[in-house]
Amino acid sequence: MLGRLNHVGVATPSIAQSAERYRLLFGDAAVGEAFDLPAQGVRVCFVDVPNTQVELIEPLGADSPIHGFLAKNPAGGQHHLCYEVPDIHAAKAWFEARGMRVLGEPRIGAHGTPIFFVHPKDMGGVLTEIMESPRGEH
Ligand SMILES: CC[C@@H](C(=O)O)C(=O)SCCNC(=O)CCNC(=O)[C@H](O)C(C)(C)COP(=O)(O)OP(=O)(O)OC[C@H]1O[C@@H](n2cnc3c(N)ncnc32)[C@H](O)[C@@H]1OP(=O)(O)O
Ligand SMILES: [Co+2]
Repeated sequence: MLGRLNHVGVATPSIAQSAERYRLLFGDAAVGEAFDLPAQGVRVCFVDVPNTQVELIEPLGADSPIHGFLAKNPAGGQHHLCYEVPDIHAAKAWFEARGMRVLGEPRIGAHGTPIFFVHPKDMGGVLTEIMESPRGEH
């Protein structure tokens, strides 16, 4: 059912500082432009690597879903893994049928396709994002 690893989410208190770190550490890092996603409560910046992406996320205000994570981890850190699936509604039904807590209804994510999250306590401590493939495949 699971397809490719689409991205690794990394929470940070400052995308500007994290982006600069990636540029300094990896001289040829393809660091994109940051943009706001108010519907998700985060500011986002993608770093492209050959087989996946690092998704830097910074909270947009105290209501952000990553506010609590950064309160516990003020310097930031690895926040979630995102896998692609061919059909978001079939994937949601799959997890729910197995007793996993799906966090809300599918909504449009940073790649323009529907996403949902599965609670980390049901996934061995890993917050898991499920994303409908932008290529209509997995
Ligand atoms: C850029 C847009 C989009 C994309 O297209 O890619 C994104 O990626 S948006 C990313 C941000 N959005 C989300 O994370 C939405 C889903 N998240 C949530 O609903 C909540 O963050 C949460 C997972 C339910 C956690 O809620 P919160 O209130 O912050 O924390 P708690 O303290 O209640 O946490 C309970 C429990 O879970 C542990 N936890 C929390 N976050 C994580 C995490 N990222 N990874 C692993 N574990 C996590 C937390 O430590 C608590 O455990 P205990 O202390 O043992 O109770
Ligand atoms: Co993500």
